[in-house]
Amino acid sequence: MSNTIIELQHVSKQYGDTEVLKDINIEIEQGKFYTLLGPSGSGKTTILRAIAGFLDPTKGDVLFNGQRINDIPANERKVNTVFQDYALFPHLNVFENVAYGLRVQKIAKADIETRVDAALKMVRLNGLADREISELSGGQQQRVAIARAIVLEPEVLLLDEPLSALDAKLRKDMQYELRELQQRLGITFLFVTHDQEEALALSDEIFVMNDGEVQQSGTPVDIYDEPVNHFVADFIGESNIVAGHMVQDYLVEFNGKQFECADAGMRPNESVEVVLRPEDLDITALGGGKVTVDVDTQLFRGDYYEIVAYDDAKNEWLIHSTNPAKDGERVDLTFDPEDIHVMRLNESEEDFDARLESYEGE
Ligand SMILES: Nc1ncnc2c1ncn2[C@@H]1O[C@H](COP(=O)(O)OP(=O)(O)OP(=O)(O)O)[C@@H](O)[C@H]1O
Repeated sequence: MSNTIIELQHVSKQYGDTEVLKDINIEIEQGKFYTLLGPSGSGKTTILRAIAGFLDPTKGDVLFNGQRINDIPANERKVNTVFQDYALFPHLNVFENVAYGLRVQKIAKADIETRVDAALKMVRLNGLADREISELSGGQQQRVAIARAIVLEPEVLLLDEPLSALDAKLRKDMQYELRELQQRLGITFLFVTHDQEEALALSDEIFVMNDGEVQQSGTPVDIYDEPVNHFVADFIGESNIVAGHMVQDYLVEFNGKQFECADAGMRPNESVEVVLRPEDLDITALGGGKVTVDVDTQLFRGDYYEIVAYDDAKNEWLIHSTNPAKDGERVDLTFDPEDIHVMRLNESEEDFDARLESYEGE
């Protein structure tokens, strides 16, 4: 049986001449933590709004438990949104903010009390029910906003950059809390962020967005290890992206040399891009490695040295090395065949998945 709770089928949204969502097809399963990740203006909030019922797609369907909900008003959808600015009522105390939605639904007074208490306990705010909103810290306000949404027992919680107003330390604490809360509640979270580290840390599945399109969807590990294109490789984590061509299956040429790799299914001689993550590179004495570079700068980062170096073609290389180097020193880079990730130019996610399937497990 399918666990799909929300599905977007060929959803587009146009404002005037601008298409801000282009043929979005996503499936969201029950009980998982999903993230829409992408730069500002990529369409993340527009997707949330289409699911919440705050805007009509120009084309396409939004499905909830298999039923088309395009025409169902926002207040009848089984989703709730936690907004970036929390949108709390400043004149109501914590309890009344959380109780608000239940009062609108005309729930019995005794039930309201039980449910608000339970929601406040869930976000660890029991004891602060009588506080005014202005007397709360940013993190506490954030928790009130979450309590106000979960008290309505939505099947899906939409969270639009809910941590962006918090300082770095509190943001990290709240990341742990959010992840833990999602697991405890077992409801589906769809979280929006432009912070790739946050997305990698929190999510079961990520949709990487750019320019109104989903570039890639998958687990954080899939997206990090097997980026489908230049945008994803560049946006998620740090990457060295080098132009090259495929000699044959499992053999790629870049930097004037041929290297064994774990990729296949391209045309012989096809132009490709090669991704090497900084943490997969190390330095060794000249003659002992695979690519020769001149060290430009080096920073000690505690558990590794961050080195910037240039090869003879003046390509920049970022290396997280366990060994220190000297400025201006000429060294070799070492890496393993499985650390080379080869990308076709302009390959769709569908074609990429099909190609991977055709040779993986051979
Ligand atoms: N009501 C509107 N009228 C016209 N254009 C809009 C409207 N709402 C959004 N847009 C445009 O749609 C695009 C996508 O916006 P959206 O808010 O979904 O992006 P986002 O990825 O959530 O960005 P951010 O991280 O900055 O919130 C942007 O270019 C935005 O300017």
